[in-house]
Amino acid sequence: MHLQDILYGVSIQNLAGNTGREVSALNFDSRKVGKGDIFFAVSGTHTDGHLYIDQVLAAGAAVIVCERMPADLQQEVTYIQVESTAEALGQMAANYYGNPSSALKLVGITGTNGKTTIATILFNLFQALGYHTGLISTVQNQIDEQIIPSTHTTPDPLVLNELLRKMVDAGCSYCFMEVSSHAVVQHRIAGLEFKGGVFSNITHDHLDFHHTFDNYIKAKKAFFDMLPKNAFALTNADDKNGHVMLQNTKAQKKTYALKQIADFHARIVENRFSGLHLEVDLTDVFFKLVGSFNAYNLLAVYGTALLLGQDKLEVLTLLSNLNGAEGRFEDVPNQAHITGIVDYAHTPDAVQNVLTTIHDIRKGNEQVITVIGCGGDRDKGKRPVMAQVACDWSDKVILTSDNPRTEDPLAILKDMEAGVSPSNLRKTLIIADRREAIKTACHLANPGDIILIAGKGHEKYQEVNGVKHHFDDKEVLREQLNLIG
Ligand SMILES: CC(=O)N[C@H]1[C@@H](OP(=O)(O)OP(=O)(O)OC[C@H]2O[C@@H](n3ccc(=O)[nH]c3=O)[C@H](O)[C@@H]2O)O[C@H](CO)[C@@H](O)[C@@H]1O[C@H](C)C(=O)N[C@@H](C)C(=O)N[C@H](CCC(=O)O)C(=O)O
Ligand SMILES: Nc1ncnc2c1ncn2[C@@H]1O[C@H](COP(=O)(O)OP(=O)(O)OP(=O)(O)O)[C@@H](O)[C@H]1O
Ligand SMILES: N[C@H](CCC[C@H](N)C(=O)O)C(=O)O
Ligand SMILES: [Mg+2]
Repeated sequence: MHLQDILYGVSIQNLAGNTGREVSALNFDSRKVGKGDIFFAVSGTHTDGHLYIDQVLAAGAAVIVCERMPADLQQEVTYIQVESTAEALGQMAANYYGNPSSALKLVGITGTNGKTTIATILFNLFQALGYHTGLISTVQNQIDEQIIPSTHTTPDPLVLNELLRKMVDAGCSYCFMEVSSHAVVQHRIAGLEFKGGVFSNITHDHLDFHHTFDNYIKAKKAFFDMLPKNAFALTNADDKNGHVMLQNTKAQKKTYALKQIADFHARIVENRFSGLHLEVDLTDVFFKLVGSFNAYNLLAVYGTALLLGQDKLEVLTLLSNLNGAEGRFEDVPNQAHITGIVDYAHTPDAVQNVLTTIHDIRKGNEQVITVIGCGGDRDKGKRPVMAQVACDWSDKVILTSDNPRTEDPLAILKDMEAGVSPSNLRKTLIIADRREAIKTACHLANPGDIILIAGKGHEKYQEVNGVKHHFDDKEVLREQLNLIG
């Protein structure tokens, strides 16, 4: 492909060399660069791509996109200086793949919790409405029935645009994708054309990366700031920061809410283990999803579908039959007459929502036993709070490991334990081995009790020191419950 064509729309600060040349591929990892490639020198959290320029030139790179020009320039190489390499990478990746986002109705969903749930239900809904549809999410990426494993919530610009290209080629007219705050800050979505943006909520998470809650809010808001005039920006008006998201957007502003007047409104009539009974814009509907937090997710889906021109009654009829995403408030059937729930709650707010939901809908005074851990190499500030919330809303709590990554599991557990008040220590056990923790929870439970396994949801692995070992909460819980049943 011609370099000129890939450069379309990129603001260049300084240029050396020929821009009329052919290039083979785009690359931001020196270890993968081949002959004739463009190399993007991206400054990251661990290292800086600029340090590898000599290495990629030796490997045959033809074009260097950088933020600082190297001291000695090679004659046969083209150097392009830009203000942000990461942003240029997004724009050039979109050009390279023929701007697939503009051939789709692409809707991005952002927020601390609920992105996967909203994106997955939208995907299932639009498939049920008869459209070829794409999904980009934490659990998996999908092009109609084809499942493509996902490594990130929002992939890097090359993977992302390649996926969108495949969706267009497969005849998709819609794509629903999660937009993480990391992706906004790292410009993974630069160069994409969105038809809509949806905000779920913002609570404590990722402060290891954003440092302050204010920065975290700004990262989410930056997504709405980039939406064009012909797009819609749909926000949760009940969230304290819901309106902030729309402050500077050029897009058409829309709201959804349970507690106040909004463009899309619902009222919870009943919240049961079997599902939610809602009154949505004055129409009564039963849904399979459980918990008031899911009323927000359903309302976000409903609003999005209507803003995309779908018929209200058809949408509500189809929605009432759909399930949520894998590993989100998922019931694990068993022979022990114990209610086993696996949920991806990995923030204080999510843990509180799931446990208060269980609390509200349990029949009598069954015990609630929670097994919970926190991920390593991630926000340490949320650890004591997650433990505290788990204790406040459970009869027994077992603190255990999540994905320790490169951290010592016992050090993570110490951070969690610091949040347990002296009066709650009596009901708390610490068992670092997750399988043993789940087994113990099953032994502590009596028929009728409720066990919640929080934090890993759909994940099929436990990551320890860079190695992913097979681990599936649902599988272990089912196996242990059936052993005692
Ligand atoms: C913290 C973070 O977001 N890191 C992402 C980032 O990597 P990084 O900044 O650490 O990169 P780095 O190692 O410092 O390297 C800088 C640059 O030098 C290059 N390099 C590096 C070494 C070398 O020998 N040669 C070379 O060229 C790298 O390719 C990179 O371009 O850019 C990489 C390429 O896009 C991502 O894979 C990587 O995701 C890591 C694996 C990750 O775990 N990210 C998580 C935190 C994440 O992104 N999560 C979000 C949100 C989840 C949620 O919603 O809760 C997600 O969207 O998944
Ligand atoms: N609207 C919501 N408000 C608050 N909590 C929610 C909401 N929806 C889901 N949750 C809780 O958050 C957990 C994660 O939900 P989900 O996977 O949909 O969020 P996400 O934003 O995609 O998360 P991630 O950032 O990891 O991709 C759920 O398992 C549930 O406990
Ligand atoms: N997308 C989330 C996943 C957290 C899942 C939890 N199991 C953990 O490992 O901390 C994150 O990157 O923070
Ligand atoms: Mg997600």
